Amino acid sequence: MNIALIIAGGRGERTHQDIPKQFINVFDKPIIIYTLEAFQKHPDIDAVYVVCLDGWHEILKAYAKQFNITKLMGIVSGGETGQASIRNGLFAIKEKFNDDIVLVHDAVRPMVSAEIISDSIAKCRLFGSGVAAIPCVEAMLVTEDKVSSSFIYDRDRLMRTQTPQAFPLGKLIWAHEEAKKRGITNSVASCTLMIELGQTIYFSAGSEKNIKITTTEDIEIFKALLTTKNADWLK
Ligand SMILES: C[C@](O)(CO)[C@H](O)COP(=O)(O)O
Repeated sequence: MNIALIIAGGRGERTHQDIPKQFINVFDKPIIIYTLEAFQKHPDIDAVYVVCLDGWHEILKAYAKQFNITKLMGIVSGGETGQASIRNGLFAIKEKFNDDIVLVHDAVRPMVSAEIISDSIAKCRLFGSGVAAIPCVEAMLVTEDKVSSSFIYDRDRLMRTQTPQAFPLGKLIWAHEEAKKRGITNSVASCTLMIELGQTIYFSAGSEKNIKITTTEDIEIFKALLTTKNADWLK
């Protein structure tokens, strides 16, 4: 079984809107629903769990019903950090599932494609993890103050990670138990937590189109990408 764990616990302060960014409507549909639809439509995804901001659970349930997200099996409360939110989701999944693959995915990456989901699962089955990632095409500079730099980082040694990030459920549970023992509380992603715990992770296909909506500018990019995608479908 392959289970999608969608992380929608953030408040999204960088979009400067009253509504959390995952619930902002784009062309009359909340961003999180675009994301859920990608996993709903994928034939290899068996169940979907969402870690959701408190106060938004009933709204999410209503949207899921309206947009026919029938694979949604659970809505779980978020934690103080992204890491704690993922942990909450994993422990809810563990109550029902066992030896399965979990794809941890940001609710605000609505352009995730079927190919990206498939490759994340395939790499996880082959290598024990499938972390969507793309190469770095810009010059990369290290800075201490975001104003100046005098240090170049070799971009050929960097990959930009995205989501989904797929791991066996048992391995993720182990990582979060181990993190608790070692006092690691705020690793920025599942892949960084694994690396902090001394594990090697494996990349799967990502895409420049698999954007993370962080700012209002990203919403404009998302709209443009959706318009192109819909135009392609009409051909
Ligand atoms: C998981 C992630 O999308 C990988 O690039 C990223 O780390 C999420 O960051 P956020 O600050 O929790 O949105």
